[in-house]
Amino acid sequence: MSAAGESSAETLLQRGGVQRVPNAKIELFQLKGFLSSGHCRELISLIDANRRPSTIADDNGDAYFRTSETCDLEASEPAVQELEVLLQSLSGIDPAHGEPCQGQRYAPGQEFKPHTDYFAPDGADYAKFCSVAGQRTWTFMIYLNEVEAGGATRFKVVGKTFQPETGKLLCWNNRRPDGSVNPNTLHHGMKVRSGVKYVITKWYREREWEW
Ligand SMILES: O=C(O)CCC(=O)C(=O)O
Ligand SMILES: [Fe+2]
Repeated sequence: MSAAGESSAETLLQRGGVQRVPNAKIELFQLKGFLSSGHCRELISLIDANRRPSTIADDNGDAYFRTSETCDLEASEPAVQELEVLLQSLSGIDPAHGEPCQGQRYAPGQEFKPHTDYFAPDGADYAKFCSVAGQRTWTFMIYLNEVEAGGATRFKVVGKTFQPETGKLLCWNNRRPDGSVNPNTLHHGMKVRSGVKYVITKWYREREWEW
């Protein structure tokens, strides 16, 4: 058994269809068809109904760093509850360690420039974001639709680019085996060129999240 905020390669690979990127620098996986297209459509309507400009944790002075919109998904929505159950059964992570699910929406020209999901341990806002629930452990991300052009997610350090595909899940460990943060997880939500891109992001913490 792993610790409550933890998944592992062993747990994830128990699920048929899970593929690991063959690179020792990162624990990064994909699973096609994780969500049905109907479930994706329901989540897209929730995102469309309640979106706001996206923000970033440590302001880096670039107003165009993350130009998408974000939706904080209500945990009481049936489509969100169903998603939580599916995530737990795949990852083995106790949902109490999860931040609330978010939706992200990118219109043409919008992107999230190269970044890591963990909080920089030497960043100005580290204590503010991590003092209660601790560092981010795992990221789970699901594409909700196909994008006409652009909108791929690029992991530059490990030379891997993923195309949006309805219901496809990516997940990765934000830390190395020794527990330190892993800069090889650097990733770029690339500009949408045509169409609209919708994704779900789910981040887990070392300790329980205070809802
Ligand atoms: O939209 C993407 O492809 C990446 C999203 C992302 O990295 C994030 O929301 O942290
Ligand atoms: Fe990210």
